[in-house]
Amino acid sequence: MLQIALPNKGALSDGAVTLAEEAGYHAKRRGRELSVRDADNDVEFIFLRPRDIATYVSKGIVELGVTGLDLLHDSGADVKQLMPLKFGKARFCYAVPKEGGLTPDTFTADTRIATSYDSLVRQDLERRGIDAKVVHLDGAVEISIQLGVADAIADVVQTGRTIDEAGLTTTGDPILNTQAILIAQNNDVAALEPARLFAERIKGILVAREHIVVEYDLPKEHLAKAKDITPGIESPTVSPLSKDGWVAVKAMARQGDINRIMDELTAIGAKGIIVTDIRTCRI
Ligand SMILES: Nc1ncnc2c1ncn2[C@@H]1O[C@H](COP(=O)(O)OP(=O)(O)OP(=O)(O)O)[C@@H](O)[C@H]1O
Ligand SMILES: O=P(O)(O)OC[C@H]1O[C@H](OP(=O)(O)OP(=O)(O)O)[C@H](O)[C@@H]1O
Ligand SMILES: [Mg+2]
Repeated sequence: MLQIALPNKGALSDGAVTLAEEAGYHAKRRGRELSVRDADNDVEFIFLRPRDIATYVSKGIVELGVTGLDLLHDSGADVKQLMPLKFGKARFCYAVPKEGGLTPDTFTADTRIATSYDSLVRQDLERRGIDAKVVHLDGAVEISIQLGVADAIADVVQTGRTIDEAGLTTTGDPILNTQAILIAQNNDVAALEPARLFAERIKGILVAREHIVVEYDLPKEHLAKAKDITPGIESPTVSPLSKDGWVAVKAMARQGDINRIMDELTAIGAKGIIVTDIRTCRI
């Protein structure tokens, strides 16, 4: 039975379960179960600390896993990154007191940087050629400066509310733009039929989330312009209408483009424009 590790708690937990459920798997826990079996799909979901998932996958103890890109880099585990999952997006940044003007360029060997991601930060400092001190903390990193144990922090910033409340601001470029990611031990494992199928179904959900279907009626003479506005994936479906000189057009488009597309279609005389969500798809 294919074993897939999902985060048991934290920022990535709900998103991972929702994605698996939308892809047709039974992954929802009723309580605090350590694993959930989906006998219909011959898959078992194992709920692990997100920080440990890359290690389990790299050792082949579980075939696939969902973790954060930042946690993966921090773990140093050697795994195959199958696909970014487009949730759990955040920046991993240095932050410093708002007053003080400290930047990564002014970090010195005496600068103390508090973080839960020691290895990720050490790698970044090495890249920058800075020999600063890394202070390991398990969490609540933002308060460490006020408490006198650090001069700067490196942590996950999403809305920025936590650092703002702590009187901090980000400094320098983000160390990493992170998001949830699907990983496998290596290509051989990723190619196993149940693993390949899981990845393909997840991909279908991710593509569906980012696309819509747009349908409209159009005077035939404007079809060339319409194809430029809604090129679809291969090309749009064009069907005859019973009204002479008119066609019906149907195409997939990116979710974020839809208002611009409707404006442009209206401008070339399209009528009855309908936009629908896609539940899942293969393209
Ligand atoms: N707003 C957020 N806060 C924290 N982590 C986030 C956020 N958004 C996304 N993430 C991602 O979630 C993962 C961290 O998950 P989680 O918070 O469960 O771990 P943790 O902080 O190490 O554990 P704990 O909950 O015990 O503090 C990282 O990949 C991180 O980038
Ligand atoms: O930019 P924001 O939207 O405010 O989110 C980022 C904050 O959320 C996380 O903390 P978490 O709740 O996981 O607590 P922790 O520090 O104990 O990990 C993270 O470590 C930051 O502190
Ligand atoms: Mg946390």
